[in-house]
Amino acid sequence: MLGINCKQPNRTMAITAALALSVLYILYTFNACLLSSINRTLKQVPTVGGATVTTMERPAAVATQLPQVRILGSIVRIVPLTDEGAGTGGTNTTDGSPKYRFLRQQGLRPSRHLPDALIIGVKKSGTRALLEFIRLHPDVRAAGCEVHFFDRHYGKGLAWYRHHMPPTIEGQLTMEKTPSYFITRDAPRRVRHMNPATRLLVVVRDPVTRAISDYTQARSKKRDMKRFEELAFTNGSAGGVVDTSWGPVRIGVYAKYLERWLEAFPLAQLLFVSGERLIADPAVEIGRVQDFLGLKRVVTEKHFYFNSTKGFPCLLKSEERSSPHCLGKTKGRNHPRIDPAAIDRLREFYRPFNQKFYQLTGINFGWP
Ligand SMILES: Nc1ncnc2c1ncn2[C@@H]1O[C@H](COP(=O)(O)OS(=O)(=O)O)[C@@H](OP(=O)(O)O)[C@H]1O
Repeated sequence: MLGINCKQPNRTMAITAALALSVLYILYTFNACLLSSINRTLKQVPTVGGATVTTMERPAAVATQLPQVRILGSIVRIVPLTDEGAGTGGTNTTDGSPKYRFLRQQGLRPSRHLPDALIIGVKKSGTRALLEFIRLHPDVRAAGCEVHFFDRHYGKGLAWYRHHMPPTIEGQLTMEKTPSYFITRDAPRRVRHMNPATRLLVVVRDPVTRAISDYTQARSKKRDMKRFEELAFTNGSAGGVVDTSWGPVRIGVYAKYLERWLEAFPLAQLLFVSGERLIADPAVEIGRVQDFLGLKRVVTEKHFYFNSTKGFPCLLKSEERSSPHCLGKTKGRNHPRIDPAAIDRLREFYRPFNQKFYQLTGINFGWP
């Protein structure tokens, strides 16, 4: 009995420690974006007078007010990671990625820069896949999360935007993707104002499939959502008029949005990536992207494999993980069944806009 009683607390402690470590590991691995935004929020701690101070400026009295959480019975104080370069374009000592560690070992001090290239859209066309694929390149560093600077946070200024970029060394490109830029009225002018030489990548996919994908995502967040057909047509069925006031339909009129971008940028500064080919043959599309960005063709077919369970190309390894992995569960969802008459009607609706888009881009995407 004594032996059992003595061992019991040890075992409980071991289980507790293992659980705590697992929780921390899961938080770190799967919520890098979440953690970095918590971290950024913590860097702006309000003072008593309502003004804000940065991490570097935070007085000790404020530091003791850091939020605390209880994890498995222990009080843990959430301490923001330090960032020497916050808002100044300086270096980031928190970036522990192998690329960055290697640079530090070489005595190099990377700094943050505004993006050289942007993936501006289109939503649900494969923008995440494109970003994850191109950032396999050692000369590309990208913001992991969508920053939404040119649509939601423009008022925060370019220094704020730069702070959200990863540190780079000379010769490395900085990239960001926020798919809503493509449809944001002021985005072309704003991007041009930041840098008229910014290179723009646009992933496009058959607008009907895109609309269904957009709807599938919205429905995953709102279970009682109406049927696709009810939302896509004014009278709720394929016999009616296409409802262009509904976002998932409106976004597919690519030509309308592209015309605005072409008022601000020459066509040669935009690269159009086929969302369909990005799935069918990612290496070919990534080859075009590397050429467009002036990069050596480093990312090739050797980086991909087709995962038949997921039905999509996946990565053999990446900057974060050395084992084969696919994009997350929110990419490559099963779409609901849509009335074929509704699909035909939408195809008919998009046809003239698609033709216009082919004319503007000089590319026939072959959408049905
Ligand atoms: N390799 C790979 N793995 C998984 N999914 C892939 C891949 N390549 C392209 N796609 C397609 O990307 C669609 C999601 O597009 P986005 O990443 O642009 O979506 S988002 O706008 O950022 O929400 C997503 O749409 P759904 O199939 O509707 O989920 C996929 O069809």
